Amino acid sequence: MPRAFVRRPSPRLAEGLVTHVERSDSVDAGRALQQWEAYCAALTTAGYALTEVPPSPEHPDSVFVEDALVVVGDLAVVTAPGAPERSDEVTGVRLAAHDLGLTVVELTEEPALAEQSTSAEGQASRAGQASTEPAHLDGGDVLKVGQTLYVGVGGRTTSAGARALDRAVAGTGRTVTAVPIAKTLHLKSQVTALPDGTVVGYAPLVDDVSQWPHFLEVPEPEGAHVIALGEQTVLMSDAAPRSAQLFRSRGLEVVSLDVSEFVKVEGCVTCLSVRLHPWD
Ligand SMILES: CN(C)C(=N)NCCC[C@H](N)C(=O)O
Repeated sequence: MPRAFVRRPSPRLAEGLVTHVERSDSVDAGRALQQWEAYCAALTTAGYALTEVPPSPEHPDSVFVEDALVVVGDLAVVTAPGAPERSDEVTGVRLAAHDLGLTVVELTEEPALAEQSTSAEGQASRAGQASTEPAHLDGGDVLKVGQTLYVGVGGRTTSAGARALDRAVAGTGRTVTAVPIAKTLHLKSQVTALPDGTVVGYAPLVDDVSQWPHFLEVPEPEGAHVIALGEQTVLMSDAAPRSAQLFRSRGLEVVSLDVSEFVKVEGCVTCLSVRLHPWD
């Protein structure tokens, strides 16, 4: 049975970080809670068992639990959030992953230069790396498509963070491909994937459309954010009806939800859960 981690929104959601959008003075925490409950109900209806991470009211952005954990099979990689205000969010998420019996691993910093290869080739490759760069990684920057983990680098996630994820998932059969991003907060703010692996995005907000082998342009910014709930179903915002119609025309069933309060602090449907699938 698929499972999802979720985390109840903080009453301080309105204080959440904003980077690429204007600060809104209309974030309604009560409405956010109702939207979150509807989101959880939609996951349950789709067959997901929910694991609720204990809330962290002192962290306005803690509802965006996706940023704290990347799960591959039964390996749970605790992230190193790029925003210092969010770094403590991982504590409760780490514990929840551990309590669920997942194999919990941390991101490690770059191996010291001295421990790396002393070959000329090794020295040449090291020259191009910022070895002192801290390893930061937000889960919102990790897009899984098949066996590839695309990692958006340039916003919250550093190149060292992408390499640290690569080391963490070594042995799982997954490979990490770093993609530069500048136009949005996270990679998954600009592109997500349909169940068949087609990458969807709103072209004006995608840094480089040509880098995606199978790309489908959607007509609305909110249409770029989907969660695959199974082979035939996606969950998305109800603010993108034309994109929903496009997905339906491809044979998909669409579950649409109001997530307006989360969008005001730069969130979307993907950020509100970490999904674990038996087939992953
Ligand atoms: C895919 N997305 C967008 C995410 N995974 N996270 C959104 C985090 C928003 C929060 N206010 C922040 O700035 O961190």
